[in-house]
Parts: sequence; C-alpha cells; structure tokens
Amino acid sequence: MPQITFVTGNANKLKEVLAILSTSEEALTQVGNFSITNQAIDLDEVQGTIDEVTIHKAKSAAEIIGGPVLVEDTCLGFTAFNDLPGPYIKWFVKSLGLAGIVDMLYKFEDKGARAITTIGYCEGPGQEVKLFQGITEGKIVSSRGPTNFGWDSIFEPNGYDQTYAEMDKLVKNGLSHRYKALAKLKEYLLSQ
Ligand SMILES: O=c1nc[nH]c2c1ncn2[C@H]1C[C@H](O)[C@@H](COP(=O)(O)OP(=O)(O)OP(=O)(O)O)O1
Ligand SMILES: [Mg+2]
Repeated sequence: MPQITFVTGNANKLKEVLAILSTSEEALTQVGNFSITNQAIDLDEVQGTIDEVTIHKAKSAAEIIGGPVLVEDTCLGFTAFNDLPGPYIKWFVKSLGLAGIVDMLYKFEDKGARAITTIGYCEGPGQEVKLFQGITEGKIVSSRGPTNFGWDSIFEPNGYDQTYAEMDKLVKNGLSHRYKALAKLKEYLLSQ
C-alpha cells in the first residue's frame, strides 16, 4: 500500500487531521489505497500567497522525506485588512497574543474573518504539488474557551454562537476550514 507522510510541526493540527480522516486518533490512518503516517518536522515557510507558501512547504517536505508527502498551511485573514495577516497569522499570535489581535480590529466595525486551510500533496522530490483548499467564514471575537490551539478561541464561525475553542471537537471538525480541505483531498485520493 502506498504510504504518504503528513509533515507538520503542530501536534494539534495532526490530531484534527487524523480525527477528520479516520474518526479515531490513531497515529496511522488509511484513505482508499493510501496509508498516512506522520513526521513532526518544522518546515521553512517563505513569504508569498497562500498557494506559494503551501507549494514551497510541500516541495521541501518531499525533498526531506524522499517520497509522497502531505503538508498544510492554515491562514486567518481579516476582511477589514484585505485578508491579512493570512499566512503570517502565526507570527501575529506569537508576538501580540490573542488580546492584541482582537485589539487590532478595535476601530473597525467589520470583524469578518476567513479561516483557510490549503493542503499540498507532492508525490516526491521534483514533482508538481496538488492543492486542496477549504474556507470557513466567521468573525473575530474576544477570547472565549480554551486557548491551547492557536486562534481557536477568538474565531466564531458564521451561523454559530460558539468559538471554535468552545465547540465540541466533533462540531469543529465537521465544519472547519481543515475539514473542508480534507474532504477535497479525500475525494482525490479515493479516485486514485
Ligand atoms: O484550526 C485552527 N485553529 C486555530 N489555530 C490554528 C488552526 N490551525 C492552525 N492554527 C494556527 C497555528 C499557527 O499559529 C497558525 C498556522 O500556521 P501554520 O504554518 O499553518 O501552522 P504551524 O506552523 O503551527 O504548523 P506546520 O508545521 O504544519 O506549518 O494558525
Ligand atoms: Mg508553519
């Protein structure tokens, strides 16, 4: 059975990906003819568009692993900021904290935000990268719920009165940006 390595340095991401793909949290899962395992490597991230960042991550991962890989890059962008910080949200969370990010939007009436996961699949070194993207729209609110996963506690998806952090994991994993991107990946892998 062909093996694909999902490369990420983020344990929470891995947990969600495995839960969404397999409905169990085992360290190994199977989609169609493929078995998916994991390696925790922090890949270099370039500046650029969402697609460029993901393509670069996938290509570097394929070089390091020497075989088929999956990577994902997750963005959070604000409507009032023309979709920035986008791929740079990680550095904003690190430097400003969640309260700092909420404050950035203080003078804007529009608190709209989009969470975007872009998955990159690369079959090996030098191969093209296929992209699968999922988007969930919502708004930025003052932090509510556990703060152990990124910006989960300040993002409230449209149509819900809970933040991602307050939701039952099954609920988040049934509507999230990551879920939508993985649904597209799954469809592709099942067709192979
Ligand atoms: O569902 C999510 N809910 C809340 N926060 C999230 C989510 N998914 C990613 N995040 C955070 C982690 C990081 O601060 C940034 C994405 O950056 P991103 O480069 O994609 O993730 P990362 O560097 O942690 O792991 P990786 O090794 O896969 O690149 O947003
Ligand atoms: Mg990263």
